[in-house]
Amino acid sequence: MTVALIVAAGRGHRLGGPIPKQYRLLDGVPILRRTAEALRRHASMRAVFVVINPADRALYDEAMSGLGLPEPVAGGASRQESVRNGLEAIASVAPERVLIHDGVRPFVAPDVIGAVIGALDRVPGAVVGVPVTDTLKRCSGAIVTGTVDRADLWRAQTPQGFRYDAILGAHRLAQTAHRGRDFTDDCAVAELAGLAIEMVPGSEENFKITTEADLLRAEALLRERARALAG
Ligand SMILES: Nc1ccn([C@@H]2O[C@H](COP(=O)(O)OP(=O)(O)OP(=O)(O)O)[C@@H](O)[C@H]2O)c(=O)n1
Ligand SMILES: C[C@](O)(CO)[C@H](O)COP(=O)(O)O
Repeated sequence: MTVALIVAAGRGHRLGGPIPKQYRLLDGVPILRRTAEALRRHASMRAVFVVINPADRALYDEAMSGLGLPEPVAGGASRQESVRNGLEAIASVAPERVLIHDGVRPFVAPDVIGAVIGALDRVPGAVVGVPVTDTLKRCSGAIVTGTVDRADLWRAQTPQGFRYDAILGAHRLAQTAHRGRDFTDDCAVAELAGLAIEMVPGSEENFKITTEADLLRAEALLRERARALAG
């Protein structure tokens, strides 16, 4: 059994605005609803669980009305803590596989979801990413101090999929043996636990809505898709 765990307990500081970004509307539909629907419509997805900030419960109920999702899980002060809370909360479901996904990546494609699930037949972890195509510079303030070799470098996205028991154990290890360290994605937690992880090619369209520019980009992408459908 494969389930999705969507993390949506953040505050969206880099975007700002009147409400946390996951509840902002994209062409009239909340971003988080779009994300949940993208995962839920995949034939291999048995259930979708969402991790939220309890202070957002009214926003969540309005945004997700009619989807019939399970009770949301209370997130934590970091993405890592929110994921761990979500993993612990679904232990009774005992899924074989879990795809952990950012609530603000609404354009995840079904073929990418399928590729992550398929990879889990081979390895305990799979991360979606895109190769780095720009030259990377390291800076000290505004001064360039070096160039980072971009060979074999990828920009990680989500979903990041795992065999459930393996990633639950990895998060528990990070919480005990590596307490205080903040890992910005679950792949890093899995690496620390020594899990073999496969990189699955993603897409530039599977971007994370982080800033105002991303929100404008998302609106433009929807308009472009609507025009393509209209022919
Ligand atoms: N304590 C947190 C922090 C983040 N997230 C989720 O992790 C995903 C990726 O995080 P990010 O894009 O950084 O979202 P925010 O933390 O809300 O953004 P910011 O850093 O700008 O405040 C988002 O869906 C966010 O809601 C979470 O569930 N719990
Ligand atoms: C998980 C992630 O989206 C992979 O690129 C990224 O690490 C999230 O970082 P954020 O700072 O929590 O947005």
